[in-house]
Amino acid sequence: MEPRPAAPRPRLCDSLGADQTPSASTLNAARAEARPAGRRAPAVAAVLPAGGSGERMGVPTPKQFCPVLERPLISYTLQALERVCWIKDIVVAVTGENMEAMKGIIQKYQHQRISLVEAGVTRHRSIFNGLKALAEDQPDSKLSKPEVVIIHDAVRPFVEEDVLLKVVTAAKEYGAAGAIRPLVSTVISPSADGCLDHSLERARHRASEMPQAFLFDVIYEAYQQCSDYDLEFGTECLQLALKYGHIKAKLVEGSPDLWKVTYKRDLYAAESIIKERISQHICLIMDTKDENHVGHRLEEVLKDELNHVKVTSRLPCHTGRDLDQIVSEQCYSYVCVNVMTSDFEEIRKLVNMLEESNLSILYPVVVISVYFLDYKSVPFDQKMENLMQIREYAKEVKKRNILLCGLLIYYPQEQYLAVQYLEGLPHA
Ligand SMILES: Nc1ccn([C@@H]2O[C@H](COP(=O)(O)OP(=O)(O)OP(=O)(O)O)[C@@H](O)[C@H]2O)c(=O)n1
Ligand SMILES: O=C(CO)[C@H](O)[C@H](O)COP(=O)(O)O
Repeated sequence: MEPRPAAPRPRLCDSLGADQTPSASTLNAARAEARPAGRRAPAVAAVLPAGGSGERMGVPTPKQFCPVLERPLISYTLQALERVCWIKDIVVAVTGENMEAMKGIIQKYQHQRISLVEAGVTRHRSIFNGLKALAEDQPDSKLSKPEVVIIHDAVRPFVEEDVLLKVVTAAKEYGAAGAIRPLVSTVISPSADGCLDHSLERARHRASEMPQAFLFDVIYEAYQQCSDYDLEFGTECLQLALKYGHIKAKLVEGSPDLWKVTYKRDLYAAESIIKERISQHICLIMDTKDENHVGHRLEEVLKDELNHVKVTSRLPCHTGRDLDQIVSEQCYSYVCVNVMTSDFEEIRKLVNMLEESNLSILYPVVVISVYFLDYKSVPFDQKMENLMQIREYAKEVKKRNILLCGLLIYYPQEQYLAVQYLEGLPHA
């Protein structure tokens, strides 16, 4: 499958008046910039309703807790939000009976900046509870009232920073903003006798998705004023801002991945999107700079064969300075080419580094250690010893979700040189 093209980054040319480009894509960066007094990035928090029962999914576990690649769905959504460092607090509304399970998830996956509140019997009531926790009038609260609040369903795990920034920036300017998508099917209105009353012109309507963002006071006041009917049957926060705050929300085009996990098949779709995402980057760690070495052929082959995958080359841990960056970019596949040495100290260092980064808490990390050994220079016994050591070590690190595999290429260097030589000849 083709990699998804990154959407152009939005510019923060907003009511602040400043023309800042948050290309580092964080409002924090924007905050740090010197700007005239009064121009500042808004304090942002998020409310995640996660108190539904997922009836349409048709399984006993509420869909937000259903495992996707062995990890609860909600944990992916939390990760997507907490990666955005300018979101200060994330308030999650969960039912009393799932409160302990939720705390367990936060602890296990080391989620940060999360506060839990009790969910309500409808989505609107859950959101309202989340907003109340953020309002200033809460005694003993560690939370502070944000200027802008993002509302995002816990069951929409693929929300990107770009769209969050777009809705927040637009909310700052317009008071409310929400992501939309083109309609897939035409919306019709049936009459009481089950016949068609009228249909809507598809091209003139849009599907309302999440995330949405609001000036906190606008949406909080709307929730305070709205009727029990709204709280019971309403499904649209933007509508509350319109009805009670007279705010016409700005509509922002969202990506196709913003859809809401609703049916069982959506769990399978979510799983394949996650698999696709985590397998799109391979980091190759090469311990030789000799471009003629057979190890470098491996790099060429990987780049040719896996042309949809980003292949990055790095130096080993002891010399490389930028491996940290690769780890922080969330790369889950490593191929280490060992030419200079037959021991696996470098692998230990890499594995330690991966463990410290906590990457493997979220997804399995794959490390393939390839040893190119010239059969003349390394005795057979030593070769076997190496393999056994890797096997033992692989068993140990598997418990920490790191899948280590050793590949030994025992080759006669002269023959390889001969092959290279032949290949160098025209028409060989
Ligand atoms: N009382 C409720 C109902 C829903 N939600 C949350 O609102 C989001 C979107 O709602 P929806 O997809 O309708 O979830 P469910 O109500 O769980 O699903 P269903 O309608 O199939 O029962 C979900 O994250 C859901 O957990 C909530 O916080 N509190
Ligand atoms: O669609 C939406 C946008 O307005 C909301 O995300 C919400 O999911 C609607 O909830 P429900 O499925 O319970 O109607």
